[in-house]
Amino acid sequence: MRRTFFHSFQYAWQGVVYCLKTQRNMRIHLLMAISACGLGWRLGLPAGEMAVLLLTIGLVIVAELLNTAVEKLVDLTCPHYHPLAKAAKDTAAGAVLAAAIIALAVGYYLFVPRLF
Ligand SMILES: Nc1ncnc2c1ncn2[C@@H]1O[C@H](COP(=O)(O)OP(=O)(O)OP(=O)(O)O)[C@@H](O)[C@H]1O
Repeated sequence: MRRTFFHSFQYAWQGVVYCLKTQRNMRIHLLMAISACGLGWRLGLPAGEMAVLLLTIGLVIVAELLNTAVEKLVDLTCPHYHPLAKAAKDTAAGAVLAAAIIALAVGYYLFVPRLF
């Protein structure tokens, strides 16, 4: 099937919407991302620090999207218990956890000195 750039974009967007609709954590990440951007804007963070904030938000959101993809693939290919299925899901979830911890650290360094 020949696909245009627009179709590829449309499918990718459907993936993001699917993740937002089905994953509570993704909605929480998005809410926190919007709040952090709003706070950064309100505090007048310089462009470089805003860029770091946006990169960190992107890291968490990309990790959550990939985690969801791994979860769905595992559910599709291995509906029964298997230690490798567990390892795949747990490792993908670990990627989200690692990204979230980094985001907390970045948030601490960017916001705490300005707020207190
Ligand atoms: N097929 C499987 N084989 C072995 N362990 C599994 C399997 N599916 C899930 N698990 C284990 O159960 C945990 C929870 O999985 P579950 O499918 O309930 O949620 P999830 O797909 O990881 O996340 P969510 O609830 O956000 O969809 C996984 O992290 C993994 O440790």
